[in-house]
Amino acid sequence: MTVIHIPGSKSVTARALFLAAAAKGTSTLVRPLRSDDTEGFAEGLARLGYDVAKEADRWHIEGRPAGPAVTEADIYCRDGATTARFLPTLAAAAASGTYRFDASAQMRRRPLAPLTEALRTLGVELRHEAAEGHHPLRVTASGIKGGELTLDAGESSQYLTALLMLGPLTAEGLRITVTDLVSAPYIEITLAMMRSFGVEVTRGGHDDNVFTVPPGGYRATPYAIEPDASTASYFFAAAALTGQEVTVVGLGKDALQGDLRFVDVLRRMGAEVRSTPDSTTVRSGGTLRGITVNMRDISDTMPTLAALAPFASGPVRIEGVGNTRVKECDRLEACAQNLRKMGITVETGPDWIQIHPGTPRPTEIVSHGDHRIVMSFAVTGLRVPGITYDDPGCVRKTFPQFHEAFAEFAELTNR
Ligand SMILES: O=C(O)C1=C[C@@H](OP(=O)(O)O)[C@@H](O)[C@H](O)C1
Ligand SMILES: C=C(OP(=O)(O)O)C(=O)O
Repeated sequence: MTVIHIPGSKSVTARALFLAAAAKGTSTLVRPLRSDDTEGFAEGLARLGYDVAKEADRWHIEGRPAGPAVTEADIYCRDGATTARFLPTLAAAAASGTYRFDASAQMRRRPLAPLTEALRTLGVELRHEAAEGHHPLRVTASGIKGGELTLDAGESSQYLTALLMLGPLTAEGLRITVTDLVSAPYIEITLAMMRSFGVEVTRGGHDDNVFTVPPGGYRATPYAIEPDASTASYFFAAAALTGQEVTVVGLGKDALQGDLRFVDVLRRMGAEVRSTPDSTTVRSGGTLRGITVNMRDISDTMPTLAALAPFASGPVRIEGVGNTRVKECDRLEACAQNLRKMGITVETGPDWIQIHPGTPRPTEIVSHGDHRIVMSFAVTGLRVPGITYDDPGCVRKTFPQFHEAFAEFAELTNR
């Protein structure tokens, strides 16, 4: 049995940074993720004049309920969509100021329009400097009164998370009616974390799709960041593929992240899964069944399953994952391209991929600068020696030490 310690959750760290920055008092984040996305978020906060003091496994953030300490700033959001969507929203709540946001070429391609349209509806002066609905943008803030919004979050739940977290920073609060929602479990993370920082959102409507966010701001709190469940998927998949037993500590029945449900997919394929409140164990004899599975709620783990799929005894069909086409790359096509390069038969549709059993041959993975493409095919690499990557370093987005950690893990499980 191998016990694995996974670095902190990107999603939880990003939210904790936002909430701590907006709260009254000083918050300490325990074991935040240290990666390009979260360092970029913290750097953006510092540029807005927030005080972020970093120790090895603790970040202390002095909250500023009145908003940024500066009235002008230029912020580079790197590749991180949480940074690129959450930080302009935080800045928009300032009493006054003009803030310019830009991002990498990859992030500039990713959409933002439903969020920026919602901010405009709330009275924020927001200009897209190049393409409408994309970075770079200029936000001129003058305080937000609040009120009613209708939001389509069918492309990204991050639009809704940003607006929910904005709610308590408005004068009168927000009432958001959501017409469509992808990646729904991320909203549960947002609501639970807002609660930890002192804000209770009420949810109603025929489909639980109306969110009422009270005004009044956040309260600082010490906050322990749980390990990243999307990152854990590579280790769980590795156990399922190689017939090992792997336990991830710090992620169990009490975890906030929906991506932990990836183990249910492995269970359906034949792996054995055990959970305690604080750990999850996957064990497998190494044989896996084909399945049809809808991954709309947990699509960051779609590439993990795609990389595992050729080894199943029947086809693996993954549905409900159209929004993976607007992530770091078009993940449906990137998975199909790399699997085909390995000699595997793959079909794709607008929001699905079907992968047939086969014997992958080694190839150079075309990563498209996407951390998850590299980390996923590292799982395939456990059974296919000779796989290489055109851009192995892109794992820095969420797990800079991935290659060392995965190699060490592979060595341990080989003993
Ligand atoms: O809110 C978050 O922290 C995230 C939400 C998801 O995005 P979408 O809602 O765009 O699918 C997920 O893919 C991303 O990695 C992190
Ligand atoms: C989609 C991802 O990231 P983000 O949207 O936060 O950039 C991811 O980490 O897989």
